[in-house]
Amino acid sequence: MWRTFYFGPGRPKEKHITALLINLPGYQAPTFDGQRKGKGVSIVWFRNDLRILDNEVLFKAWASSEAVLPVYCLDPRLFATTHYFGFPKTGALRAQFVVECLIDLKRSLMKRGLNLLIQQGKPEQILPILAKTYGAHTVYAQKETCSEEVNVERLVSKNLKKIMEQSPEGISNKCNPTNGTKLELTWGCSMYHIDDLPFSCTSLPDVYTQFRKSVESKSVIRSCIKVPASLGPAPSVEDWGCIPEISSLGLQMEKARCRFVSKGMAFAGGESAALSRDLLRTYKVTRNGMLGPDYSTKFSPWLASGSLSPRFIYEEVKRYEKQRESNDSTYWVLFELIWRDYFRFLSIKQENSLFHAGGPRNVQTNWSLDQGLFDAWRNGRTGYPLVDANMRELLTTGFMSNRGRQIVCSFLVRDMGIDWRMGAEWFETCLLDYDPCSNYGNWTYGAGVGNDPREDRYFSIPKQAQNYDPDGEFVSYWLPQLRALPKEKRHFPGMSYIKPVVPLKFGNTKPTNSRTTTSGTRRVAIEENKWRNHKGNRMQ
Ligand SMILES: Cc1cc2nc3c(=O)[nH]c(=O)nc-3n(C[C@H](O)[C@H](O)[C@H](O)COP(=O)(O)OP(=O)(O)OC[C@H]3O[C@@H](n4cnc5c(N)ncnc54)[C@H](O)[C@@H]3O)c2cc1C
Repeated sequence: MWRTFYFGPGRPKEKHITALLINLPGYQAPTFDGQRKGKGVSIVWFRNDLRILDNEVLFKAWASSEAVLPVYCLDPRLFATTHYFGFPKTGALRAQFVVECLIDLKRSLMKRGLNLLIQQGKPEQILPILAKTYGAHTVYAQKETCSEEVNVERLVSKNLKKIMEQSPEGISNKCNPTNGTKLELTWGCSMYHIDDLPFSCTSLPDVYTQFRKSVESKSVIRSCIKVPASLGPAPSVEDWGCIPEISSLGLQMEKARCRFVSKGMAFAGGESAALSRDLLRTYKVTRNGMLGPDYSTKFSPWLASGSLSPRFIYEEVKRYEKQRESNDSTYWVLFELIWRDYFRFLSIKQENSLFHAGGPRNVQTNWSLDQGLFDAWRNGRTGYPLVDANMRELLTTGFMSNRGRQIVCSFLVRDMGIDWRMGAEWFETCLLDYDPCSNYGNWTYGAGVGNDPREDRYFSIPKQAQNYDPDGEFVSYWLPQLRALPKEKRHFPGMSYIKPVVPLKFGNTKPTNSRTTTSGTRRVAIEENKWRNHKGNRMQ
């Protein structure tokens, strides 16, 4: 059943479609009759939903009040250090991306008669004061699922109550005499709504395919909310605050500027930039690529910051299929978004075990914490061009392909034997698209401590090189010193490159059958065998 829900004047077929919507278990169709009925002031606390277009939090705040105060808190905890290994929690590239999201959001809000109040500090300290000052009846925000974020929600809620108790004449006189200001959290980060799942999160299937088949057959994706064109008036605010330069957050501006590279993808933060990609047609064919802007959608940084919503992508995919064609690629985008949903819902089931060394299955492993090896990995100096090129791309752009992520994760964990949490925390620092659920979920899978015990995730470097970069184009793009070498030598350059820091575990490597390979992959196989023998002798 295909559902559409229109807001705004005209609202074609609304009655008919609403009738379909209200039959769905658990789904409350949003109501909008063109008039705003709410009273007083409400606050929108923007978190990872930095967009306007289909922002349900913003819509609810608007509908429930006469004036909306949009707020973003630059929480110092986001610029502190990671939990176990003390890396910067937000690297310069992601900080710059978020700053751009905020600039775009502020501009768009102003176009709709509002503005964005920027505050430096912890939400649990800022929001209660704002609620009191402006007499807000409700603070609206998007619900998060991991402990750090959920803890902030708890503190905000607690302090909103506390400030009311301390000054009963404050907020209560103005708009909400009985309860003070409440925090209302709205689910909004996934494609499938949590209330529409055919199971509770605590009994989520342990195998992705079971989850996918179940939601595809039993759940329906809700249509997007349409936020009205005019959202004003804004409450009168003396100082809306400034969006800072990242240098004032203790981060290096020069680093952030380096991310614009010709063959990598130039990521600009914000909803406006997010809405300009159309890659559905060839997606499935190209998704496993590693070089250039178009081999996959590159939606992830915008999805992680909430500049783009998965439900919006879903509607666009369906629109594209209706207007042009439906093919494997269009389905595959949705298939990947279901992975994203899966990791989001798993984070609820797995709670903090997601971040523990043993992972959700509590697997006991003697991980190494060798700093020298780890530094070689993170700086792209392992001696394996495929690993090094991917890690250099991450350092330069804040992005790495899915294939690259799997390869470097497997190398760190299986070939180097290093604690997977070091890798995950380094990704947390560097990735533009960092999201705790997808990042730690994928790392636990890669490290073999995730929920699916059937997964064996050893990625053999020679095999991956053969299959995904047979002519060494990717490695020589990021490691220019390899360009002078013949194509077949670029993955196994021998003495003309850095000495490998560890031997590979060759267990899973079978040179590809020559009848099924291209000449490029055959060349890599031969070169790899030569290199293997040579390296084997050298390392004994
Ligand atoms: C070790 C490791 C760490 C990762 N960390 C993150 C992370 O912090 N944030 C993040 O968004 N993705 C993460 N991923 C998943 C995946 O690599 C990226 O989402 C993807 O490469 C982003 O590129 P894209 O937008 O072009 O993806 P596409 O291939 O075009 O896919 C479309 C969208 O589907 C979602 N998606 C695709 N694959 C996955 C996946 N395996 N898990 C979850 N969602 C997926 C993403 O939102 C992506 O934007 C990680 C993967 C690995 C192996």
